[in-house]
Formats: sequence, structure tokens, C-alpha cells
Amino acid sequence: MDGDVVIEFESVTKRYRDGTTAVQDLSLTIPSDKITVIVGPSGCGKTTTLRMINRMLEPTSGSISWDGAPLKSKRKTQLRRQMGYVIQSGGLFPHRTVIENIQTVPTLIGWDKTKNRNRAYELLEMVGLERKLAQRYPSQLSGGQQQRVGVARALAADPIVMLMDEPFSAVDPVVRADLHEQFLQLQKKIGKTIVMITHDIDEAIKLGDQIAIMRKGGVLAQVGSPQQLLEEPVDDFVAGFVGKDRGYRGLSFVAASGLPLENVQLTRDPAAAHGDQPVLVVDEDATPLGWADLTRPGQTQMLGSTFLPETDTMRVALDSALNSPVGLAVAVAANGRFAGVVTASQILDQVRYLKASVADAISARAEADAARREAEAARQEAEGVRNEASRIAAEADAEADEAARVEEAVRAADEADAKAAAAEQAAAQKEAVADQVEQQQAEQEHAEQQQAEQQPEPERPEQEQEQQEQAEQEQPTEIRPRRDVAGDDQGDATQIRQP
Ligand SMILES: Nc1ncnc2c1ncn2[C@@H]1O[C@H](COP(=O)(O)OP(=O)(O)OP(=O)(O)O)[C@@H](O)[C@H]1O
Repeated sequence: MDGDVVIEFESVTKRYRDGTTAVQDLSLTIPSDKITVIVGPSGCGKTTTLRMINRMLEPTSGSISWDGAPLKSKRKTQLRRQMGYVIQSGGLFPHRTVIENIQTVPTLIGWDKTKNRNRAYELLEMVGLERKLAQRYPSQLSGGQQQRVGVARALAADPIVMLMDEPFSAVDPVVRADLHEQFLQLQKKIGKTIVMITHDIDEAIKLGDQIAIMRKGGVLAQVGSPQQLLEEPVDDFVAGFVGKDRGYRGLSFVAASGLPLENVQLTRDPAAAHGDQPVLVVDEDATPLGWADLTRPGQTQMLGSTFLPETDTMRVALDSALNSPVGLAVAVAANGRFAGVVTASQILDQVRYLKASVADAISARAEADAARREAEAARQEAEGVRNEASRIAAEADAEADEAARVEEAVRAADEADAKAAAAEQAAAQKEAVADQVEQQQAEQEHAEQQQAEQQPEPERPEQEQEQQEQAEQEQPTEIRPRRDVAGDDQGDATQIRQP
């Protein structure tokens, strides 16, 4: 489907308190700006699914997101203002006039009166209602009119999403067909994201860009475009649901533009027509009027319907052939001029050919999809290998860094060792020098001592001698003879002993 993903159901299950499973493991993508129709038999969980979108109901398990954000993260009131809700018969407030009904949500959210009023009248016109109906009450409207007011009310605050629960079911088939046309016209203008419920497969096929078929037990049976469902139903349930005449319905999705058109004899005067081949009566602009009745000269048979190859479908072309008294579908140009004829069997041949092409295209698409998936898997594998390689490279880089760091540390340690050895050597040298100096000093001292011992005692100055003598007289001194130096620890040559 085109369009961005707007609402995404992921494995959603809804179980009511009494144990009824209304929706089971539903995964569904609802694209923006398109009409998604949920269709299925009564009780298959359609309404439950719809109500989970605006959080009137919460899933029991699984999750629903809107533009990537979980619905749960949004406030309910905020959410509901962004989602219009239409129910059967419009669900109008009976005691409020049409205009008051339409103004309900804008009034709630505080729009100013003029803006609100203008918007309400604009919407009345948009849904095809006359202004004079504005002051009526719902009971004074037809079912179709009520339904339109319901749609106008849901659109009033310009919601992003429209939720519609069987909006057209309460009106008769003729009004419904009319409402469908107007609804599609309206959607062309407003381009909303619409989720609609119906149990009518015809309505679904007519309105839906995407159809989700549900079966009993709240299980999604198939989702796809109307054409996909008609041409490739996944099982008997879907095939039965889309109808036995689905082949004929399917023609509604095949353009008539490729039909091989042939010429036919034209005349403006039916009386001049003769022979056994069909003759088409046209006016002066070559607009077809009818078929010349070859059995009653001058008479014209009805034309039946015509078709425009550029815009109509095979179904319209086939209708034209089947309605024609001569079995020929008449193609016209946009200006109404005759363009050619084609038989019903040529149309069916073309359909068969197209179906075969479609089947080819489908299998080609399947093959292309498979190839794409393989390519993607290969790309992911390559990506994985690349990631692994860069992880290994990063590890190797880290190891290399570590090795360089260790090498640097070893070099620094070697340098430190060398410095320490040099310092030690220098210290040893200094120590040796110091020993040497010490030894020299000791030797010198020893030499000086010896020298001193060998030298006579120096003469004392006169005054000092006198003082000495006087002291010796005042204080008798015992002068003991000098002992042998070798036997005396004190090593003095003389000892003066005090009394
Ligand atoms: N509040 C509820 N409590 C218990 N069961 C419920 C409740 N509402 C709905 N159901 C059940 O859940 C199932 C799904 O109901 P739901 O209304 O979603 O179906 P539906 O497809 O919209 O039906 P219909 O087409 O008839 O409106 C039904 O079996 C119904 O009986």
C-alpha cells in the first residue's frame, strides 16, 4: 500500500472479562490517507478492533502504535479529538439541532463562535446538505441526511483519523449508493485516514483502498486491495466471503483501455442500411444513436450502454456488449464520438490474457520479492561480516596500541635501569675516590704524627715558661716517667696527673 504507516496493530489480542476472545493476535497496518475497511461476519471483532484505536477499549496483549508512538503514551481525550467517530445512523444528539450537533467537538475544545459556525456551515455543504436543514432536529431528517450530519460532526474539528462503524448500514440501498459516491468524492477532497467497519463486502470493495477480512474468533483472514482479495483469496472462507461472482466483480478493477477496437459501418440514415452486418446509426457529430434494424428498414434499435476505454473498466465494457442487441460494445471518445466496437468474447479473451499476464506478473513479483529478500539477506550477512571485520580490526588496533605501550614502558624501564647503573657506577667511583682520599688523609696524619714524635719539644716563650714554673711551685706535680706507647691505650707520651 502507498502512504505512510499511521496505525499499526502488533499481535493484538482483546479478551473480555467473561473470557470471550473478541480479537486474536491481530497484526495489521493501516496506512495514512487511505480508506481501510474491516469486514467480516457478525461478532468477528470488528467493533472491538475499531474501539481499540481510540482507546475506548484497551488490548489485553500486544500493542497499537500511531506514527510509531504507542497509543498508550497518548492521553485519551487528546487522542479522541484527533479521531472523528461516526456510528450507525450518525449517533446524533436528538435534542440538539443539526448545526449544534456539528459544532459539538469544536465547542468542547473552545473554538470561537464565528469560526465554529462558519466551519459547521462549510461542512454542511461539503456533505451535500442544504443550509436550511441547519436548524432542524435529527428526528426531522431522513436516515441518509442523519448519516451525513454524523459525518459532518465527525469532521468538525478536522481530525487526522476517521473511525466509522457501519456508517451507511441504516439507509436503503439507493440512498446508500448515493452516499457512497458522495463519500468517495469527499475523501478525494479531504484525504483522511479512514478506518471503516461493514459486514457488506460490496461496500468494502467499492470504498476500500485496503480491506481486512476477519473471521469468527477475531482472527484476521486476509488483508489486501479489493482486487487482490477477488483474484487471490487465501482460502475458501475468503473466497466464499467475497462471493461466487468474484470473477465478474474482479472485472471492475481491470481497465478497458487495452481492448482491440474494430470499425463498423456507420450511417446517419437508418433507411439506407442494408446487408447482414450490423450498421450503427450516428448523428452529424458521429455520436452513436442506435443500431439500424436490418429486418425493418428505417427503424433503429436501442444502442444499449457505451463505454469510454480511457476511463471505464472491463465490467462496463462487458455490460455494454451484453446489453447490445447486436452483441457489440460501443466505445466512444470523451466528446461522445464513435471510437470502435468490441465483442463480449473479445473482451473475455482480453481479460483472460490480462489475467495470465497478471499471474505472470504475480509470479514475477514473487520471484523479484524472493530475489530482493535474498539480496537483503546477503547484504545483512555482508554487513555482519563487515562489522565482525571492523571489530577484529579494532581489537587488533587496541592490541597494537597495547604492544606499543608495553614496548615504550620496557624502553623507559631499560633507560631507567641504564641510568640507575650509571648512577651506581658514579657512586662507586665517588666512594672509591673518597676511600682514596680518606686513606691518603690517614697516611698523611700518620706521617705527621710520626714526624711530630721524632721532633724535640719546641721552646716555650719566656713568659709562658715563667708562668709554668710558678704554677709548678704552687702545686706539686708528679711527673711520671713515660710508658711505652705500645702498651698504653692512651698513647700519650706524658701524663699530667692532677692531685
Ligand atoms: N463487553 C463485552 N463483553 C463480553 N463480550 C463482548 C463484549 N463486547 C463484545 N463482545 C463479544 O466479542 C465478540 C466481538 O464483538 P464485536 O462487537 O467486536 O464484533 P463485531 O464484528 O463488531 O460484530 P457486529 O458485526 O455484530 O457488530 C462477540 O462475540 C461479542 O459478543
